[in-house]
Amino acid sequence: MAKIFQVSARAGMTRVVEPVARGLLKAGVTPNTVTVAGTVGVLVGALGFGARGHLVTGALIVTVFALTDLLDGTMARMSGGSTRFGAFLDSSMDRVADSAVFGAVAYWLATQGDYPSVAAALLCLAVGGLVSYVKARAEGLGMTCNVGIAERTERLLIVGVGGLLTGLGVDRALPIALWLLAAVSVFTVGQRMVHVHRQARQLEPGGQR
Ligand SMILES: CCCCCCCC/C=C\CCCCCCCC(=O)OC[C@H](COP(=O)(O)OP(=O)(O)OC[C@H]1O[C@@H](n2ccc(N)nc2=O)[C@H](O)[C@@H]1O)OC(=O)CCCCCCC/C=C\CCCCCCCC
Ligand SMILES: O=P([O-])([O-])O[C@@H]1[C@@H](O)[C@H](O)[C@@H](O)[C@H](O)[C@@H]1O
Ligand SMILES: [Mg+2]
Ligand SMILES: [Mg+2]
Repeated sequence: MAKIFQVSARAGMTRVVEPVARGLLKAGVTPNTVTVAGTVGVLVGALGFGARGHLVTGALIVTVFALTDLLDGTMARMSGGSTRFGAFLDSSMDRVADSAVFGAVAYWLATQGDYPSVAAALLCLAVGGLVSYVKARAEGLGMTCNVGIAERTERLLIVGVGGLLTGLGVDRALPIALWLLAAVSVFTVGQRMVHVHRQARQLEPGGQR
């Protein structure tokens, strides 16, 4: 379900992203520059606006710059220049951006005295990082881990919708979104563990351990 959403959303975005990618390449901009600039933009939106309680502006800025995560890979593929360092930089910068988003949300909730929701935001930060780590570790060991109901796009959408609604006056939307996200993130870690366990058993000499 999450995969179907991502694949169709990506296909829809392609029409917008490809002409922008072509223009940037023509202007001599590299995919790595876009990766870093997109992360700086997310930091500004999250820390400069979201953390200070400007949730709607923060969410909009974060959305625009988070979407450059589609642009960098598209540029790399178009120019035939996908690189190992680019892939490493892309994933590493995603962790920086995610930390800024959830750190900003936790900070703002702390300024409001809503400590249970601060705990939820910190849980999302920690478990979201674990979701990505499990995949990166599995891939580093030569396996695949392309599964789970709450991959990065879904995680950002859930916190984004919660932040946007709370910014528009629906007070409990962000806390509810955070607890929901913490739950689906834990579930995703479980899905990935099971998936990797199955593959690892097949790969061990003699199989089935
Ligand atoms: C405003 C509040 C939100 C409410 C409404 C939300 C509206 C949002 C509008 C549209 C959302 C549409 C969703 C988009 C779906 C995209 C689906 C998808 O496929 O996503 C995957 C992408 C890309 O991931 P990845 O980086 O893995 O792929 P790449 O194509 O880049 O390929 C990687 C390979 O490319 C090579 N490479 C890469 C870089 C490089 N420099 N060199 C290279 O060689 C290399 O081979 C790599 O391996 O993921 C995304 O696009 C992320 C999507 C983020 C979705 C944003 C939605 C955000 C919503 C809200 C966030 C707000 C939070 C604010 C919180 C409150 C305030 C603090
Ligand atoms: O693992 P996850 O966070 O759900 O999803 C994401 C991967 O699908 C993506 O390829 C990578 O660039 C991101 O950094 C992130 O790891
Ligand atoms: Mg990317
Ligand atoms: Mg990425």
